Amino acid sequence: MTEHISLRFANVSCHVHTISFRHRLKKILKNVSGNFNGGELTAIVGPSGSGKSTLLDCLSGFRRTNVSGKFIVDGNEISIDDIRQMSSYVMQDQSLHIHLTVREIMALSLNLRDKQNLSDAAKKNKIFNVFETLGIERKCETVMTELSGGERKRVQIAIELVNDPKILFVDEATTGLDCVASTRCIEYLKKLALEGRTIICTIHQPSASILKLFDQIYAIANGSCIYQGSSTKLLEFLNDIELPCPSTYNPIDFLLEIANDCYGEQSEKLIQKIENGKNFDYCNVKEKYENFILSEVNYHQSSSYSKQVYYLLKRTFLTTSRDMTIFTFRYFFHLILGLTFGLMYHDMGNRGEYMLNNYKYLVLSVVILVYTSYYSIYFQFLHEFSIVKREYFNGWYSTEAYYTALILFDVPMTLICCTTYVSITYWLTNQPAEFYRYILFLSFIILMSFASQSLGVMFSSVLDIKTATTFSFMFLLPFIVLSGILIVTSHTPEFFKFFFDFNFLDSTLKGVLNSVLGLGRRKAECDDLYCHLVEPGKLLSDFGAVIDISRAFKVILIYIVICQIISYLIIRYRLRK
Ligand SMILES: Nc1ncnc2c1ncn2[C@@H]1O[C@H](COP(=O)(O)OP(=O)(O)OP(=O)(O)O)[C@@H](O)[C@H]1O
Repeated sequence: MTEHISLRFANVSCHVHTISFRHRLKKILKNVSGNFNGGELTAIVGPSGSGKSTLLDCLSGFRRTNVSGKFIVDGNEISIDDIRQMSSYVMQDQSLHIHLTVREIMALSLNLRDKQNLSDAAKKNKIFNVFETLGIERKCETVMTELSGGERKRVQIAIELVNDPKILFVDEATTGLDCVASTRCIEYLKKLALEGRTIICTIHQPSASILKLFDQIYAIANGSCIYQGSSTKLLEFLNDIELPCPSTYNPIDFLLEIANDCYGEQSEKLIQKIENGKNFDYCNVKEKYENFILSEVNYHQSSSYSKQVYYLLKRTFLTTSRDMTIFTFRYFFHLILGLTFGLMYHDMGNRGEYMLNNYKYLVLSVVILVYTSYYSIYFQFLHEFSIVKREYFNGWYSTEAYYTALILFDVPMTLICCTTYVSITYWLTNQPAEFYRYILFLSFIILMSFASQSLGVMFSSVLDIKTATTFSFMFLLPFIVLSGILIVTSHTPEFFKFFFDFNFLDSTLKGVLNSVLGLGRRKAECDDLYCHLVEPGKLLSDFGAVIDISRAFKVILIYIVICQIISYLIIRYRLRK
């Protein structure tokens, strides 16, 4: 590391719109200013709810809506995007892929951002150095679930270090850790700062021994700065405002008690003295880095699109192979369902007396498979979105790469499940032994699965996890209701016909019916005196299901394309926001 980066901010404000009638606009940060020296470790402290995490969110660019202020790096005013590019943010309670080992997570983090095509030896070396700096070299083969809270925090920091960020934001660096683990964690952060990084972390009530490790403290109360400076000068500051700290007290505890109005309303006095962060009298004096050139700073780097897709697919493959429950269940569900339906409608495919049952088998197959595919990545996306949000924010990969990997990974499983179900039932129900009918039936089912899956991703991408989980099954209902499953399409009022015509489920249903029963299929066998539906084609016309097969394919394909584009755009919007 060569150059140090000092981050200065001026008049940063942030507000939110609340649902309260009395206070619709809530100011969280009130024109705060401050400076974080390069190569130093700074603690942001303050009472609970004072705005510490919000300040970190604003400085890192994680929160952008309703945020204003100036950001200056070593004298150059820069945009929040520039800060975002040169920094990494370790968030509070950040989730990680629990089935991966520490080494696998690190390797992935490095590979996704390795633009220089480092050799394997160089990568190994880089990873080992980070492990050693953070004291986790002995844990590299351990899976995430087996790490202690302190070790997990260090891994969270480690995965962001492979990209050599100049500025590192750490939210709640010691929350949930005991005194020893907290001290160790801060010691490691101090080591990283001494290597030349600017490290800013929020911390709750640090002990006097931990406080000594910080080069600077930035205290905040009710959205305003109440102290900024070195920990050693805090006593001097308290004396200057005529609120001397009792000798038996931890000065930071005393400062927070003042902020909490334990000694009357003194906060204003502190804000004025420190000029809401513009007074640097209590800060460490740093030499100036005249040679700092913004354009030469190492910005976030990421590997090529294809490499990103490859490593994301590899990660999903690894995590899935460690916990095969969902995949095994999904496959056996299709297998058992295929066998059950196959036996239930056994040998009815070519019998005139059972043609109505044959029709029901085809309809039921479409309805059941539309649901199994709809859920195939619905929950996976919902659950991993918090991880994706953080990784995207820290520049691990692009939305395009993530979305491609998300969709591609499920393709083989969808093909296997659909083929298993269709093959078993087609054979057991004794449908016509004409290969092209089997292929058409299977193609419709596979295309419908992709359309349904895209619809699932679209709904899950637009909703929060609670709503998406509670109402998930309802979103498909309109497609089922407005299809030929429940009514003969030609009998519906004119107004509804439009919905039927452009419903992928209706197109699939009719496509499947035409593939198996239509296309000039010859008479079925019949042992009864009279079989009304001995001509399968008659059943199609009775149910208003005669359709142009190529049009049905087109409707489903259009659905897939439109849903994929919408889902991609929504995910991109949500990640950028
Ligand atoms: N999106 C939001 N909508 C409404 N209020 C919010 C929102 N985000 C933050 N706040 C409020 O802003 C204040 C500051 O929140 P913030 O999370 O920054 O505090 P904090 O100092 O980090 O607290 P803690 O130490 O308890 O984590 C809190 O009162 C919080 O309720």
